[in-house]
Amino acid sequence: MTERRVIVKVPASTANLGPGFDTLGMALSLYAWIELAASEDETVINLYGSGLEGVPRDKSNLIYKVAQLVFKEAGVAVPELHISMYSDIPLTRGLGSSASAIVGALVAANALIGSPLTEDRLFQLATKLEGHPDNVGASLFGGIVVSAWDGTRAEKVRLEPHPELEVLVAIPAFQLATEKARHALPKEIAMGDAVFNVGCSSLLVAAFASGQLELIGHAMRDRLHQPYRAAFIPGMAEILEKATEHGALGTALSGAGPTLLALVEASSPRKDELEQFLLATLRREGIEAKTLWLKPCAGGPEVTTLVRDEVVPAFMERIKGEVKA
Ligand SMILES: Nc1ncnc2c1ncn2[C@@H]1O[C@H](COP(=O)(O)OP(=O)(O)O)[C@@H](O)[C@H]1O
Ligand SMILES: N[C@@H](CCOP(=O)(O)O)C(=O)O
Repeated sequence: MTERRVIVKVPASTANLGPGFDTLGMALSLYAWIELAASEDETVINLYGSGLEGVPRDKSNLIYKVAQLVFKEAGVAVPELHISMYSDIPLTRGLGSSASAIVGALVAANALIGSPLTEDRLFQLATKLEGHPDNVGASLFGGIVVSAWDGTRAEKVRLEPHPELEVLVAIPAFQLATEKARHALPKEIAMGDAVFNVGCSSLLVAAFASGQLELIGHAMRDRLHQPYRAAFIPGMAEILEKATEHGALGTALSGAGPTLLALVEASSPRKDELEQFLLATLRREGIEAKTLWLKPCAGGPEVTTLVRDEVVPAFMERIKGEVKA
C-alpha cells in the first residue's frame, strides 16, 4: 500500500468574487505541485522555488499535518513522509495558497493510501481546516463553486466557467494575511447591506450559470467586506469603481486581498488598457504590483500515481515544462 508515490497538481483560487463572501470561489490556471511518498526512516520536506520561502520544513508543515489527518481518518499509519512541493501561487496574497496546500495534501495523502476517503469527505475536512468553503471548494472541484457551510456541513454546486472568461490579477508586492483582513470586518452589518449583497451574489451566480456576462458588472458589487478592507490596499476603491470603464466585465478584491481581480471577455480589445489602468492606479499609491493573465481552471486536482521504484525524472524535472516562474 505504501509502496506508491503520488504527485498532485492543484489549482489556485479566488474567493468571494465580490459579493459572495465565504460562498463563491473560482479555480484559476495557476498551480502548486505536491509529491508524497511514505518514508522508511525520517520525514524529509523539500520546498522548491522562491514562492515557499518561510514555509516550515519540519513536521509543523501544513502539508505534513494535513496528510496525517487523512491517515488518522482512514485508520492507517504512515508516520514518516517524503514531501516535495513547488508552487506558483504567491503566499498570503488572496489567491488561496493555504487552500491549495490543504486540498493538495488531502488529495495526495488519500491517493497514497488507495483513496479510502470520498471527495465529499475531503471537502468537509478541507472546509473545516480552512474555516470557509469558498477557496477549498474551487481548488477541489475546479470551475466556479457556489457553497454554503453551516459550521457542520458544506454543500456545493459547481458551475462550468464560460469559455470567454479571462481573469486579470494585479498582485501587490506586499502580503496581507487572511486572518488580519478578517479581523477588520464588523461583527454586525445593516439589513440594507445584507439585502444588497444577497441580490448581487444571487445575480452573479445566475449570470455565470446562464452565460449573461453583461450582468457581471452590476452583480460584482459588495458591501460586506470590501469597504472594510479597502484601507489595506490604497487604490483599491478607485479600481473597483472605474475598472469597468477600462474594459473589465467586473472587478473584486481577490479573497481577502491584497490581489485585485478583473473578469474580462477573452476577445476584448481593451485588455492592455485595463492592465495599465490597474498598474498605474496602484503605482500612484506607491504600490508595485505584478499582473498575470489567467483563465478559470475547469478541473480540480490532477493526480499521478507511480510505483515507488519506477525510474522517473526528479520532481522539478517532471514539472518544469509547466511552471510559470
Ligand atoms: N505549501 C504550504 N505549506 C505550508 N504552509 C502553507 C503553504 N501554502 C500556504 N501556507 C500557509 O498559508 C498561509 C497563507 O494563507 P492565507 O493568509 O490564508 O493567504 P492565501 O491563502 O490567500 O495565500 C501562509 O502564510 C502559510 O502559513
Ligand atoms: N472568504 C475569505 C476568503 C479568503 O481568501 P484568501 O485567498 O485571501 O485566503 C475571506 O474573504 O476572508
